[in-house]
Amino acid sequence: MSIRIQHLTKLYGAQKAVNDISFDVKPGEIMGFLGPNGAGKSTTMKITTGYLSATSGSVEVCGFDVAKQSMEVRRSIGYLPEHNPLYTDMYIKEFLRFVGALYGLKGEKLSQRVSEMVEICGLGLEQNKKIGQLSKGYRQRVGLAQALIHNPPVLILDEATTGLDPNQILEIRTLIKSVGKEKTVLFSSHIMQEVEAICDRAVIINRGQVVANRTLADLRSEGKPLEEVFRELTTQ
Ligand SMILES: Nc1ncnc2c1ncn2[C@@H]1O[C@H](COP(=O)(O)OP(=O)(O)OP(=O)(O)O)[C@@H](O)[C@H]1O
Repeated sequence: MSIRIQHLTKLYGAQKAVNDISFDVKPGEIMGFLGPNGAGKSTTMKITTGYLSATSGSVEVCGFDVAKQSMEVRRSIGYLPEHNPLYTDMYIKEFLRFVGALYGLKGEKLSQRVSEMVEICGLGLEQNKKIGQLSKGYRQRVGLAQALIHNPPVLILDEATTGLDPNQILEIRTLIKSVGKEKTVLFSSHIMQEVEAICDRAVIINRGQVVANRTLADLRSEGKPLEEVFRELTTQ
């Protein structure tokens, strides 16, 4: 399995943000991760990337235990957090070189990888700008480029298209779909059409618990729109 989450629980003080969640993401799968505000998606993703520790339960990424093999897990994962933190004073390539170097890339290999990321993420036209001068859509592209720079097999994307205009949403979706052909992707979103357009399967969580884990075809099997299925599962 690319991602295996078993009986994961996270408490913030007395609040149970994640409550005994279990699911797998298979190699090559693009998995939608859905749930209302506050359902526990970001918390689950942060634990999967090693940014937060679990209260109990376990997470494995490419067979590595997040709690015990965090370096291996970090090498296996590219992560675009919900609030994409970027160094706004850096030029795009300068930033990508910086992130690549953190992953141990250097010399010709680093330069080559940075050029590839500029190409793959469609940053060519803007490449001479500082990150602070970029539109939100282009900042997301930089976020994706930094997540991909070390060529990880697994991508974790937390609301990657939030706040973008419809054109930018479509462009970022196309980009995710194209890089997702070679990677395992866990992709959180509030936009049902987006999940339908990109994902093979979806896990839906509500108040920290899994309420569905099915293929998109299965979720729509009764002929209802996905929004309706989502509402039924998350308003109980
Ligand atoms: N650092 C924290 N300290 C205390 N409570 C937190 C913290 N981070 C998240 N929470 C709480 O945990 C619950 C789950 O939050 P989380 O951000 O994981 O949800 P989410 O599904 O990603 O929501 P959204 O869709 O709004 O981003 C929420 O009630 C939130 O307020």
